[in-house]
Amino acid sequence: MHAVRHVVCAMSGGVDSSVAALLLKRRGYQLTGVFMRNWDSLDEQGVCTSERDCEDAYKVCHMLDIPFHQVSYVKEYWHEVFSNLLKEYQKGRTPNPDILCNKQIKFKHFFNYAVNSLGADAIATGHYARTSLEDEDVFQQRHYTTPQSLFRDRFEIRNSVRLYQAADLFKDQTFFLSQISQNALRRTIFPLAGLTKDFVKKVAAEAGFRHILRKKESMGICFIGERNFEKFILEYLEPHPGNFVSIEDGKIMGTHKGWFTFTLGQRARIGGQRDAWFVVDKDVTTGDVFVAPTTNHPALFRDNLRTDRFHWIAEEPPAELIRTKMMECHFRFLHQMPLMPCTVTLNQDGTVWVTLAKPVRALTPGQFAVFYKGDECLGSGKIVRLGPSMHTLQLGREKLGETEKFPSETGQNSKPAGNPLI
Ligand SMILES: Nc1ncnc2c1ncn2[C@@H]1O[C@H](COP(=O)(O)OP(=O)(O)OP(=O)(O)O)[C@@H](O)[C@H]1O
Repeated sequence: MHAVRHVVCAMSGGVDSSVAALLLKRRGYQLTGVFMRNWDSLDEQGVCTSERDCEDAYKVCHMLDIPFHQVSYVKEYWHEVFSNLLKEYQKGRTPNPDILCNKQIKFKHFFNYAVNSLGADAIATGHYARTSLEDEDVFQQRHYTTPQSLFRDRFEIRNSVRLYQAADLFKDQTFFLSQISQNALRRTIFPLAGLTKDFVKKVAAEAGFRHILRKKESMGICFIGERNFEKFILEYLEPHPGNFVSIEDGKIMGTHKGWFTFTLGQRARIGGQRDAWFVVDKDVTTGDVFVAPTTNHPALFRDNLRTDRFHWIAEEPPAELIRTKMMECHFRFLHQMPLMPCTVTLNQDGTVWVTLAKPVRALTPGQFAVFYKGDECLGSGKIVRLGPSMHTLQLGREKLGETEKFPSETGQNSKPAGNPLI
């Protein structure tokens, strides 16, 4: 058994990590605050927001009377997150830098720095998530009004640590944590696990953190912030003009500056077209971006996908999946998308096939398929291939002259044996 004494808290200068630090301090931990700088360019208003955030984090550490450090991962962020993002866009995918940033920066470089250089027993962040190391009953808001110790002081680390959704399901961030390593999770505390955002704001106000309560919630790409996406991405990738092509009749509808400025499902503004068109597919070899005339066009709906090697957080992979090769669980590929029942089939190389209970709009290669069982987040894998769209299936059926409906249209889940993508 190892008593956790020294906790290093990742402090962004925002409400959540400030309150996380405050709660740890009240609980009597030896605490250190660390601000990370990961991106050093100015935003569109010519402001370096990280300067102000760093000052805010420093002020909170000063108020809490704890040591403050700042550390730069600008190089690591560039090589391990941003270049990967550019490569993915070039391949026609839409990456998720927030998931990658947690995996590579916060829960790898920051974690190693905290443990190896600052001698931390554990790290803490202001994420809304919970682990199996915290007793559920102590993570309830009513306990936070009393000063007694709320975290288990000892980490009895025998079994794998599991990642669970936060009590505040609206704020739950397990989706973004679905790629972090077991090694880091074993030594991570999420002090906000049982709290609602409103309650966190109340605690911040009572503690006198007025300077941070005035700030806007962080939005946009992790550490880069809100940008005009097309303008931003064209600073890094050469324009690659191509055509918008109608998925219905192959007609050229207009031109664009590069397929990487679009993601599936997005409304495409096509010069000269008064009606709305939506991106349904891209061909990076020709530069064609395929568009459909309605937001709920069948070309946007699919119920099968394949991921790359899946990252399982606690069990590598779950015993049930090894035993039966198939598992029922829940799926999401966008933060806050309602969870959808799915069937997962494991391949020998660690990749998985996913069959969804219903076709979903705009499944997107490059995004992560995240699985849940109850309130446990099992892990995630990057979507690398999509099954046929409902449009393709309908066309195929018309060609074959078939009359019966596909299982996904009758409301039954289609679970073909073997590869559901073929
Ligand atoms: N620049 C940073 N330096 C140190 N830690 C950071 C930084 N940015 C984010 N973090 C850590 O990651 C957590 C989640 O960050 P994210 O931006 O997703 O959420 P947030 O709700 O805006 O958090 P906060 O209110 O603390 O800014 C933060 O609570 C903090 O612990």
